[in-house]
Amino acid sequence: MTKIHNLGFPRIGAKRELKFALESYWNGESSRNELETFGKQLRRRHWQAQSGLDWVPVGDFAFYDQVLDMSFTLGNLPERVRDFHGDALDNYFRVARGRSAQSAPEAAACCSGVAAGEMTKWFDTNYHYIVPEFTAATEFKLDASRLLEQLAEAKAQGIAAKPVIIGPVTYLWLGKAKDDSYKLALLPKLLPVYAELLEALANAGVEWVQIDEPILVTELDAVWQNAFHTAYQHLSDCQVKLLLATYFGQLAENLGLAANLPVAGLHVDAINGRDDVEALIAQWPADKVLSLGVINGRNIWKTDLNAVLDSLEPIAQQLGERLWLAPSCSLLHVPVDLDNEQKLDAEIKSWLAFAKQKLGELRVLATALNQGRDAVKAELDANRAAIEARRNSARVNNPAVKAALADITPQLARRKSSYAERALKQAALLKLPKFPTTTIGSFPQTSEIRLARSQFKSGKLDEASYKDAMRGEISRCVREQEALGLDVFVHGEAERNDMVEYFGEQLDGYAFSQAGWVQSYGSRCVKPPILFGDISRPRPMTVEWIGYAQSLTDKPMKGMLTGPVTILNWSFVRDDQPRSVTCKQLALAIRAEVLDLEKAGIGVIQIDEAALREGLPLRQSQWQAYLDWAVESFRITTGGVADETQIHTHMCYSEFNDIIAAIADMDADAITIETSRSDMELLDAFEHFNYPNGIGPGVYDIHSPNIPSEQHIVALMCKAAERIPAEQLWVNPDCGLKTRQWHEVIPALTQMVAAAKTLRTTLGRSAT
Ligand SMILES: Nc1nc2c(c(=O)[nH]1)N[C@@H](CNc1ccc(C(=O)N[C@@H](CCC(=O)N[C@@H](CCC(=O)N[C@@H](CCC(=O)O)C(=O)O)C(=O)O)C(=O)O)cc1)CN2
Ligand code: MET
Ligand SMILES: [Zn+2]
Repeated sequence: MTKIHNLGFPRIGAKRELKFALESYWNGESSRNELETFGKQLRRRHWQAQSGLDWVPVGDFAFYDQVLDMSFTLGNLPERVRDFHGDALDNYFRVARGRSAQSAPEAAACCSGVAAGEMTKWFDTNYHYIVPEFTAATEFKLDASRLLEQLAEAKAQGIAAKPVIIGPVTYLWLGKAKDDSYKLALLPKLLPVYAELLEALANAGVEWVQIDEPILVTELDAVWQNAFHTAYQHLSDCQVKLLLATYFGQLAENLGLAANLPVAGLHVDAINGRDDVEALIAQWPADKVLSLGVINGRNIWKTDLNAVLDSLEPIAQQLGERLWLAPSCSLLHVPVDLDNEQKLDAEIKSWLAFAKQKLGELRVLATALNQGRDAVKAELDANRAAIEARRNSARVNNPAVKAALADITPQLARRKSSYAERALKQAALLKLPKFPTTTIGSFPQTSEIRLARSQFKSGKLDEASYKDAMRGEISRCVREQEALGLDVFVHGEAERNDMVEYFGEQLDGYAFSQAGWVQSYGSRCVKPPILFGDISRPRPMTVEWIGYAQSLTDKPMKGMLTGPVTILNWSFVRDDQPRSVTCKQLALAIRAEVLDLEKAGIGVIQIDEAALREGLPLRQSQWQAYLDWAVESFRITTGGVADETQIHTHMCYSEFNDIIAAIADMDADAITIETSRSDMELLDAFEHFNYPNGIGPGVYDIHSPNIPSEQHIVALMCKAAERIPAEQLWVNPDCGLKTRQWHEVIPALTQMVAAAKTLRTTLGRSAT
């Protein structure tokens, strides 16, 4: 009998219930008790949605982040929050979100101002986790209470619980040594706590524990490989069975290592690691479970069940009881329930599966394998029909787009002149001061803006009134920038729900959901649009808004677009052609928009590529191929403009050292980056590379409500000027301001503009 299980279920709730519960608790509108009770209800609901599986994950629920949960389980709290006197959950949120001294007057002095834990991307996904912090002196101490309570809840509900934890080697790999010590040296201290945790789970009656070690799909040097031997040898005599789970990629050279560790079972990603499966089966030990992740946990397409069964049937014959099936990874990365979509085009909807539907597919596969395909004939026939309909649909294929793609020449991706020549012409036209100031695009997305949009979408507000409201926001934004004295303006992005979804909604080849929410971090969610077909731009997407904004001011208004690589990486994309092809189709659409903006008199155009780095393959050996087509796609968007048109790009969350050549190759006239939290260290890469074009190193952290001081900004810019010639420097925040409030933005930008003026009188004269 083939068994089925799940690695993790989306916890935010089908209608973002957890988001609203959290925010109401944080705002003081509900009690801790209410929040805890709500968490219980949500877990119950999610376990019920997984009924019929042989094993259901427990411990995948987190109020903020599963990595932060693990840090608490291991007693690894940052030093700065250890003296907290209040409730553990409040301390957990303090690490997650930080707390400014001003915002916590009620707390004793020792419990007030605390910096938030650093957040970073979870592998190649759009999910962000809280980075564990280590020092050489870090000690671990088990707190299994969260897991044991959730296990007891599951048990009381008759759930076949399989606790999920992050494995010790991946846990160390995900963290950061704050004192630059060697974090792997902590392994001997960490392992006894893991052993104790497994013992506690065994005592609670647990049979299987899923222990996640996704770093096995990355390139590991000998010491990290060795850490796996040490760790799993140490844990090999525990009383529970360990299912070592890997996902997001191929084991490749780590296959032998993963297959031979002393654990009771191994889960592999049979979608992204498809090429491992044959080799694994060939050498599979007689006493081990092999779990194949055959349902894609990263996208929203229906699985071709008949094709999967063709390949699984012989494997099931061979492995018998030892074969388990699951989604490729946790379903955290897909929306909860397709049944909630009322407006999705029926044809496209018939091609899709969200989390609940994916588990339904798993049940069909198990029945087909265990009882024969006839037992689920109707389901398999319907699935075949849907797969074929999608494959043959005229809506997927657009010959004109294919022809335009075939016509791409290297010329298309090349500006007419070199940066040096362009810079002279742009300077003559724009007449900007030294250290020009600008912002990254968005201004506060107020609840009035969101409410207006929500009413427009539900038909309560007509289009004309909605547009009026947005124009009102844009003109407010222009007025504020005039008053602040910024140099290059933005329109503020009021009309955009999200920088990617907004473009998806306007491009042909895209569908979008009403409630397809996916957690990005904490209570923040995104609704990735669904790219199902060849991409084209039926009409200009931003020209009216940007043109309106420009009409209100004599200052240059920066046109604001999202780049093709970022649109690709933050959408659910088709799986029937290479990503590079889809990306170039997006590039042609954005190129047309760039040219329309230029024609409308917009002289500065920013094309955001915030997700360029995130799209890097997990294995470095595949980086160059990705960077080649990603950079070319960006250059296609800009290659058609006149020398006088100034192209900006923006990237946040990026480490640049190892991709600086590709960044330079993008050849934007100016790039704005996030640097304030790293104290300008991220500029090292640009300095060593002698990066020739304009750079705006972010001068303050927009994730924090704190207001930066003029002196602090001047000091940061002086640091920047030690690395980069002053005439190349711009002054701007780290990222867009959409998550901030106006009362935070105005004082912060006031300080920034004052700092730029000071810099002009001090550094400005000596610099040239
Ligand atoms: N796609 C994408 N990925 C990204 C980022 C990004 O900006 N976009 N940034 C980074 C992550 N940072 C993020 C920062 C903020 C939010 C964010 O604020 N998300 C919003 C949702 C944004 C959105 O789509 N809003 C819609 C829907 C608004 C809404 O909730 N409306 C209410 C009613 C209005 C109200 O009362 O507020 C409803 O429909 O019920 C809109 O503006 O139209 C949220 O979680 O709250 C998400 C990610 C990395 N990945
Ligand atoms: N232009 C966008 C903004 O300002 C860029 C955001 S990058 C995540 O919000
Ligand atoms: Zn950004």
